Amino acid sequence: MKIALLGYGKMGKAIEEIAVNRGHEIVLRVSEDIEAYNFDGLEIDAAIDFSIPKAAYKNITTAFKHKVPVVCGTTGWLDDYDKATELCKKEDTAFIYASNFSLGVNVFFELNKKLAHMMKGLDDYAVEIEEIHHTEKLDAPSGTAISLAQQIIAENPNKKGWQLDHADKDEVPVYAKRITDVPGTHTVSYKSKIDTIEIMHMANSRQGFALGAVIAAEWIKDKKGIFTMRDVLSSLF
Ligand SMILES: NC(=O)C1=CN([C@@H]2O[C@H](COP(=O)(O)OP(=O)(O)OC[C@H]3O[C@@H](n4cnc5c(N)ncnc54)[C@H](O)[C@@H]3O)[C@@H](O)[C@H]2O)C=CC1
Ligand SMILES: O=C(O)C1=N[C@H](C(=O)O)C[C@H](O)C1
Repeated sequence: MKIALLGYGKMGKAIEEIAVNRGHEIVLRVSEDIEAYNFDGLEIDAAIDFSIPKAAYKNITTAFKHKVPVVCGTTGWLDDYDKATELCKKEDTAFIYASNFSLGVNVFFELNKKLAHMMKGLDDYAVEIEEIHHTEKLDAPSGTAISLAQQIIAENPNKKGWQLDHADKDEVPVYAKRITDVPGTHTVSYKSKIDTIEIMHMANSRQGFALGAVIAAEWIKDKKGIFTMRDVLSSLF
């Protein structure tokens, strides 16, 4: 496959290594200093965007206008998600956004939904989410923590939304910590006076995120439509 990397930082480089090891070719690398890139004259099977929140929408829509399917892992740009999916449909191409591409986190998401379903009537337990990431991260809370909160809210009619750092009784509090070099740790806790129930996912490196993104690109290559990582991993769930 011929892949364009939109964003060539920590994740772009991790993705390149895995993609090349799986026999793919990187035909374009876009970073901060190459804002005026275009796809003209390039044959591209899929674009993979791991850039920054303010660049993601432009990167994604540039690819769509060239009928190139996009895998997007950039977080913190989702106010423009609906506009992006509309353009994807109009251009008759394909899109996957995932707050987290790692297989482990996608298993963790399923556990989170199941646990939220079991806990929804147990009012003595207070739910909270904690995420820990490296100090260069631009957004807080993480996209993964937002996905976890949305999954809990979808299961529990007593929860109407989430808040960073504090929350009313009908909200899920999300705490974001920044510690040097942490690739990404997420914990969902249910605390009562009697005990605490906790599930946690800790990434040991960026390899899982990068491998998932390359697998998603291989999967989406000849498809049309809007997909999620659950579609890619449908044989598991
Ligand atoms: N969904 C997932 O599984 C994961 C998502 N992420 C997300 O991916 C994004 C990137 O993460 P990292 O690689 O760690 O960040 P990074 O800071 O190491 O890399 C960001 C890249 O974006 C480039 N960039 C900056 N302005 C740009 C512009 N205008 N156009 C194109 N590129 C531009 C930078 O030059 C750099 O190459 C973040 O939003 C992060 O939250 C990170 C890991 C996993
Ligand atoms: O910025 C990161 O590094 C990560 N971002 C994603 C997020 O915001 O959830 C995924 C992962 O935890 C690493």
